[in-house]
Amino acid sequence: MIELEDVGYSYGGGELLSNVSVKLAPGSFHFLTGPSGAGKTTLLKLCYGALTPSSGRVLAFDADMRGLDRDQMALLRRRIGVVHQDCRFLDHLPVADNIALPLVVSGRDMLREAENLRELMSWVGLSARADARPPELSGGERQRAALARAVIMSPDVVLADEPTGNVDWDMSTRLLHLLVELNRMGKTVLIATHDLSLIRAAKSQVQARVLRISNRRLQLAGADL
Ligand SMILES: Nc1ncnc2c1ncn2[C@@H]1O[C@H](COP(=O)(O)OP(=O)(O)OP(=O)(O)O)[C@@H](O)[C@H]1O
Repeated sequence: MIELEDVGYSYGGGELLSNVSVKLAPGSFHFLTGPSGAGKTTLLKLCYGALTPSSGRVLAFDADMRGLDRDQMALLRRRIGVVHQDCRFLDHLPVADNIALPLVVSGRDMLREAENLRELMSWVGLSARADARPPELSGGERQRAALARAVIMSPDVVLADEPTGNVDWDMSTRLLHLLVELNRMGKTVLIATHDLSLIRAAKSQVQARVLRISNRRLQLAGADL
C-alpha cells in the first residue's frame, strides 16, 4: 500500500530521518511511536506526500510519489485519509459541513452522499452535534469529527497523528476502537502516538506492529512496551 524505501529527510536544522524503510501492507495495523520531536508527524507527511524525501523514495499503491503529476497526486490522496494532530476545521462551518468537505471539494453529489454522511456521523457518535461549530466541541468530539472527515471518502489507508492527544482515557479507548473497527473493515491503519498505554490497550483488540523512531532511524519495537 505505502512503502518507504531507504528514506532520508533533512531540513535546515539537519537530518531528521535516516535510512527509513517500512512497508504498510494492505489491511495492516501499525503504531508509530518515539519521543516528541523524533519525526513522527514528518514520517506521516512523507507517507501521504505532503513532504518529499531528501533521499530514497515513497511508493503509494505501487507508484513512486515523486513521479506523479498534480491530478494523479490528488487521486492518490483521496485513497489516504489523514487525521491531523491539530484537526484543522473551518470554524465558521457546522461540524457536518466540515466532515463533508472532502466530498464537496471532489465534486460529489451531496444529495446522494447525505445518507453516507448521516451514517458516518452516527458511527462516531456525533449525530446530535451536526449543527455545532468546531469551537463548541469537546476535545473528544473534535477528534471523532476529524476521524469522520478522514474516512468520508472511503480511503484504503488511514493515517492518524496523535488522535488521542488531549482526551481522557475513556475517549482514547473509544477512538482506538473506531480505528480498530476501520482496520476490521479492511483499511490499513497507522497511528502515531507517544501514548504507550494506548498501544498496550490495543494488543487485545488487534495484531499491530509497533514502529519506533529513535536517533533518526525507524525500528520495530519489541514486546517490552
Ligand atoms: N521543514 C522543517 N523545517 C523546520 N523544522 C522542521 C522541519 N521538518 C521538521 N522539523 C522539526 O523536526 C522536528 C520533528 O518534528 P515532528 O513534528 O515530525 O516530530 P514528532 O515526533 O511528530 O513530535 P511530537 O510528538 O511533538 O508531535 C521538530 O523539531 C520540527 O520542528
